[in-house]
Amino acid sequence: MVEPIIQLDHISKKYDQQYAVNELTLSIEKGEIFGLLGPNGAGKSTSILMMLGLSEPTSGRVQVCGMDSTTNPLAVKKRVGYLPDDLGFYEQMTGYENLLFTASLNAIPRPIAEERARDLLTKVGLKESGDKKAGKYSRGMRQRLGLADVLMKNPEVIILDEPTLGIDPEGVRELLALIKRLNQEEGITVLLSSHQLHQVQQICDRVGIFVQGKLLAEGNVEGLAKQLFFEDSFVIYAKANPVDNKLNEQLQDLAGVNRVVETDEHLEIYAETDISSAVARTVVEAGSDLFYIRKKNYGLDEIYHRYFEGGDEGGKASSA
Ligand SMILES: Nc1ncnc2c1ncn2[C@@H]1O[C@H](COP(=O)(O)OP(=O)(O)OP(=O)(O)O)[C@@H](O)[C@H]1O
Repeated sequence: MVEPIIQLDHISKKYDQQYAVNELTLSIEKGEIFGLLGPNGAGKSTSILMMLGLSEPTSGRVQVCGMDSTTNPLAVKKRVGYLPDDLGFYEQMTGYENLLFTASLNAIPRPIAEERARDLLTKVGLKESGDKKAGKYSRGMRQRLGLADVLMKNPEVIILDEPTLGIDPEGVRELLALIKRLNQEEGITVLLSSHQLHQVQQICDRVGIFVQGKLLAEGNVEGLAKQLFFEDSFVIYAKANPVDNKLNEQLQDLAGVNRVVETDEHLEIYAETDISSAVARTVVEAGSDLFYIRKKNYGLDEIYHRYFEGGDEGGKASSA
């Protein structure tokens, strides 16, 4: 089995009488991109601070790169790059100079630092702007400089708190592609927190849904959809003509079908398994024309909606 690179074992953080994080257990494996997903105040930042050893858990154990973050924060800091949501730079210094400054704080010898800084500026798409003052960078450029900054010390893990906040759609696309590339080419493990569903879905291997200090579910998008929509895991849209009661009944009788709904547009077949080929066969054998057949894919939006915003049955979050 692959060793987890981040291991949270029943960690809690209590402020006054309130739990910001409540019994969080989570393993993230080397090379994964994991998305911590949840609304404001869910406890994402608090969890991140505990992983970094910047905040002490009230109870539980945090290990990163095999080291205890609470008792050994400096060793963890050497191996983990952290990009907070409001990273500050020296505005009067250029992007390149800012990177060199970070290198000096990390005791990286000057010639190595110079080469790495230029190389990273190219990697994050700031080659042309590296000698511009950081104060003149756009929000998107600052985030890319932030990424270069956390990469200066060659970390094994990077933790990004809301990395795409305040960036325009094109900037978001570029930043996410960059994160994915770093993950694939350099094997860096990435943990990112976000409440931007589409973005998380685009690049994360797995996501954890976090609300009121608790991790309610984790898995890949497909797995989460299965957990949540188990009785209607598969929805098949089929446009057929003609559709009569007999065809409706035949479809309803297929094994695994829960119900068939006829809309103005098409037939919607709700099922426990993927029965698209059986649906196609049934339509054709009934003598009807089949114009299209397609499967609905649940997205994080729908998953999120079920958890946080009521959804069916008042949502899982409120009943958890
Ligand atoms: N230093 C603190 N003292 C008291 N309460 C705190 C402190 N830090 C966080 N909290 C509380 O803990 C809860 C979780 O906050 P946290 O910042 O971890 O959430 P988050 O998921 O990162 O939210 P956001 O997306 O808004 O950053 C909130 O209710 C917050 O008010």
